[in-house]
Amino acid sequence: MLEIDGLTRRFGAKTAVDAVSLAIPGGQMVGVIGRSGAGKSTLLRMINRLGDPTEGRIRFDGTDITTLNGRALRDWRMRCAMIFQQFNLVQRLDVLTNVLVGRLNRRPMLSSLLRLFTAEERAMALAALDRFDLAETALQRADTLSGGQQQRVAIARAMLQEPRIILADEPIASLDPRNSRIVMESLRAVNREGITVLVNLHDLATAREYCDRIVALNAGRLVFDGPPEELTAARIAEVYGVSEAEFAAEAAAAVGATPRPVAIHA
Ligand SMILES: Nc1ncnc2c1ncn2[C@@H]1O[C@H](COP(=O)(O)OP(=O)(O)OP(=O)(O)O)[C@@H](O)[C@H]1O
Repeated sequence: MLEIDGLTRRFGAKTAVDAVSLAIPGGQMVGVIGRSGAGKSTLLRMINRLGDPTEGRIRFDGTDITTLNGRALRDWRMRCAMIFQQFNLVQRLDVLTNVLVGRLNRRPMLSSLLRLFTAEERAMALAALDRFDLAETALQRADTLSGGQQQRVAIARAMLQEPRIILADEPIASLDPRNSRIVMESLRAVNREGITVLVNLHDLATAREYCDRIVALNAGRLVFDGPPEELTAARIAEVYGVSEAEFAAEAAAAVGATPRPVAIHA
């Protein structure tokens, strides 16, 4: 269980995340939506401790995440894998090595530095690639892969961390619809193994289709938290003051994506 309690992050006078509280049971797939600047990335980054809260607490299975440091913080970051819009692979390294990077924090310092991996780790990495239909790309440089393939490599790398949670920040914003579907299906598949997934999405239709629960932020505040079917067009208009089509167009523009046609849910 991930418990977020009164979480607040200020940047100067700006409150990016404003007293957000959420309890996320293990194994849930949660979509986080909101307009540009709503605080979605800031929220995800605090869970991974890439940013520290100004106020509030994050607990995971009872452990206070907000006060971790040193080895315990590194362990938490292993358990809480991140996926980014731009994939964040090491472009000049081969795909297999990129996936093995997911093991680095688990290795003694010297073998990490030398990138010495065991046969077992290599087998794990190959199995992860195979699972996402990428085994034949293992020895190619990462920069020879399409965006959709690179994002699946990033998911395979995350899986090598043996995470309890995957935090995905706009994972499909740079992908075409076909690759978006493949990547969301991959995230859903790992979620079904019991890994909690929190995914920031600009596209409401995708959030509705793949997530068990949708959390909506507006100006840092939690304005909706419920099952997808309750986030109707009327509810969007109520919490954001714009139509769903306007919300979709604006959110897509913010991440440089093409808006998907809006299916109307009255
Ligand atoms: N390091 C920072 N310094 C100053 N302000 C920041 C910083 N990071 C975020 N902000 C501000 O906090 C607010 C929330 O930003 P955040 O990136 O979390 O929003 P978001 O919902 O992810 O939107 P987007 O999809 O546009 O990134 C914005 O007003 C942003 O300008």
